[in-house]
Amino acid sequence: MANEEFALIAQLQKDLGHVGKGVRLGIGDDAAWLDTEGRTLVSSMDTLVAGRHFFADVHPADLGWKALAVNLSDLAAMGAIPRWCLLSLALPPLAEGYGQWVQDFAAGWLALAERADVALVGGDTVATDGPLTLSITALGVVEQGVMRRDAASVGDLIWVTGTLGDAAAALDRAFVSRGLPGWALNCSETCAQALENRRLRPQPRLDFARAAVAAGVTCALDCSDGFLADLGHILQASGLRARVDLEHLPLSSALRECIDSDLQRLLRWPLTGGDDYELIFCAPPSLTGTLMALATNCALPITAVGEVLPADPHAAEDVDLYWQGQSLSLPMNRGHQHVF
Ligand SMILES: Nc1ncnc2c1ncn2[C@@H]1O[C@H](COP(=O)(O)OP(=O)(O)OP(=O)(O)O)[C@@H](O)[C@H]1O
Ligand SMILES: Cc1ncc(C[n+]2csc(CCOP(=O)(O)O)c2C)c(N)n1
Ligand SMILES: [Mg+2]
Repeated sequence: MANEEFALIAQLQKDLGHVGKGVRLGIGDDAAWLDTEGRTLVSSMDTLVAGRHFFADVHPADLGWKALAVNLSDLAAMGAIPRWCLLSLALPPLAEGYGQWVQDFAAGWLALAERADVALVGGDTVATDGPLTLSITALGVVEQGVMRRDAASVGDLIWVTGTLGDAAAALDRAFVSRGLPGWALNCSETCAQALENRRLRPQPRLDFARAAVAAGVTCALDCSDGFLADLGHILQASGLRARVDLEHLPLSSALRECIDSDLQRLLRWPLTGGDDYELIFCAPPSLTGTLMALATNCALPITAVGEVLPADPHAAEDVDLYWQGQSLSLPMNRGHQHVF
């Protein structure tokens, strides 16, 4: 049954528009009216397109979670506290209409929104002849400063939260299972499911980020395109280089089983695969004890994977990569990049 725009918006308001902090006017007027209570505002936007960021047959609950998670991850990377979101939906025709779809999408979204205390305060809903496309604006506040890409310093350690590469390995498995080109996984069904869960339900590292910025960390971003590509953004913005030890990249036990010490798989999944939504941050060694204690408090492992080096006009690459004591040349593909 086809839905009409205003019926769909009314359903979105009912299923998703719960009360939030500082919302003077939420869904229903020409714009939202929000109270930042004297704090400064941090804003970010990310778009997800069917066929590019997710498979068109994704369960809407998984899509609801992931669409919100990748946006909250950008706020986490700044050290901001999420408050509000705006959601733009461009929906292709669907024979059975979007009633059940919105209900399921809302369930996945709310599972994370309630945990993160973030309210949907507006958006836009349109029909499209193209693929299903979602665009989310995430708004948050900061108490003191933010973590920036251009704030790395020579001698900083390079840290990563959680583990890298699970989602990328799961994506390869999903491609192969759909008869598309990809690398097959060599692991048990239990491991494959653990990896798939990382692909579908990334966890924005909000609590650790907030603690880290309060502890004086000034340089971070979130890892969405791939560790090497995203570290490159920090190095370029900061005008510096780095040394990275491939064997220090943190791997889940499931991914370790799939990689089985194979260099090509290490390069493909944890180093360049992307879709991780972990934080990469740089901090002076003097903060190591504090950071380890914060990580323990958040029950989130953090791992030092390298060190920031001075700029070198003679160096061909921005990263010196080592594996088992050997210097490695960087892979051609450093991570995900849209091509137009
Ligand atoms: N169309 C655009 N108009 C204005 N600013 C843009 C546009 N596209 C990107 N930017 C800005 O460029 C910067 C880098 O964007 P980018 O999308 O690469 O980062 P990101 O959102 O952290 O990464 P990812 O999209 O992989 O999660 C951000 O400040 C972003 O706001
Ligand atoms: C169906 C399907 N194909 C490919 C990928 C991989 N992928 C797409 S975008 C992206 C980086 C972040 O995107 P952006 O820079 O747009 O935020 C990655 C790793 C996927 N998740 N699903
Ligand atoms: Mg972006």
